Amino acid sequence: MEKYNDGGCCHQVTFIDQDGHRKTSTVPVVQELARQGLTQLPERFIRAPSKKNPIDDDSHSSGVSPKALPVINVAKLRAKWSDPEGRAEELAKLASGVRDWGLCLITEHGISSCVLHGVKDVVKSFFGLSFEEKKQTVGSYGKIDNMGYGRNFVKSEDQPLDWIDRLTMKAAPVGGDEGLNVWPQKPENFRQVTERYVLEARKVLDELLQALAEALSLERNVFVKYFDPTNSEINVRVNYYPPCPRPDLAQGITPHSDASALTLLMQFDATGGLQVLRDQKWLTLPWPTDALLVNVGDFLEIMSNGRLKSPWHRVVTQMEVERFSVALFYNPPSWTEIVPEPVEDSAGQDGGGGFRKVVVGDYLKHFYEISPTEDKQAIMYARV
Ligand SMILES: O=C(O)CCC(=O)C(=O)O
Ligand SMILES: [Fe+2]
Repeated sequence: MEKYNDGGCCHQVTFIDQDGHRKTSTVPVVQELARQGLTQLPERFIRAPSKKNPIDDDSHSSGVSPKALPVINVAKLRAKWSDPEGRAEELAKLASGVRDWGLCLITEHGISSCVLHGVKDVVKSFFGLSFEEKKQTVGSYGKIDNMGYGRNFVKSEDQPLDWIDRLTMKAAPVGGDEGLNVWPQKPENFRQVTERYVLEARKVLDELLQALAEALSLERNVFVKYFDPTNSEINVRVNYYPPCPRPDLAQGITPHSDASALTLLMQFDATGGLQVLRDQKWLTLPWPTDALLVNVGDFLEIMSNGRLKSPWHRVVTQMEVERFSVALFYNPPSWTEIVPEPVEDSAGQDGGGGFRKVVVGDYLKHFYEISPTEDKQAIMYARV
């Protein structure tokens, strides 16, 4: 086995083990490993493929024609008076597409390319810093789950690690980070640029929540009513996937659904990492770099009483390619009680039903306690 040297560059992680004990461990910084130009994968990253989760499934990229993935023109959804017919068509596409996939690509959303490029620039500038500079400029916290630079989804000492470095910030509510230094101080404009994006993205997410309700023939505000401008939560997570020596053995992000209502994703520098499980096959999404992607999270599955389903997805690594994504997780305030929209008795399994009311904070606690799981288990908590 090729020796690697982590050069003392480690992330500290804190986790609760299976016996309920609080443990602290260290994990190597993937970016630093990749910089060494390894030809083999360090053992801690080797994932034994299981039947449920084959890593290198040749069938994964076949069978998805870009046309099959719904692409929603948000400007058309806004054209209530100027083009009601075009809008109705777009709503129908949204309903069938998101019912089918749990996600869609969005175009003409109105978030300026200047704002999007700004995010890309500050993210790349942060990851361009040395490890020491990164550590100096932002904290990494066990206190607030998943915040700061470098925390991974680590649950035990012997679990295979994802080939990823992360930076997570609480962008809303204001003060939700409890005053900790979760925003990088370098580059200086990191926070300002990201908050501008969050502000614009939030408008689009609210509009999509309304459009989705309408598309499902529900009252327009049934989803958006759970959000309020002051207390709703937005976490921003930057995912950095450095080039990987053995994409056949490592994973970028282990399979999961998102503990959000909606997730808005942008990616840059490369495409081709995100996969979704459909009919027991992992499919690489035909997601062009300049489009944004929206996916249903577990809370929207519960709100919609299963009419919409959060997709089970993962990220694969690539050999000579580095890829970034920025995920924005949009959630109601943690004390909110979500009451699933009733379905008619005759609706049956596919039409939805079978969910009970849950409090957002309780579900999040459960989700993070049991994740990662082999399949979509966390949401069973919200089942009747
Ligand atoms: O990198 C991606 O495309 C997806 C990231 C993701 O699934 C997540 O951050 O929850
Ligand atoms: Fe995700």
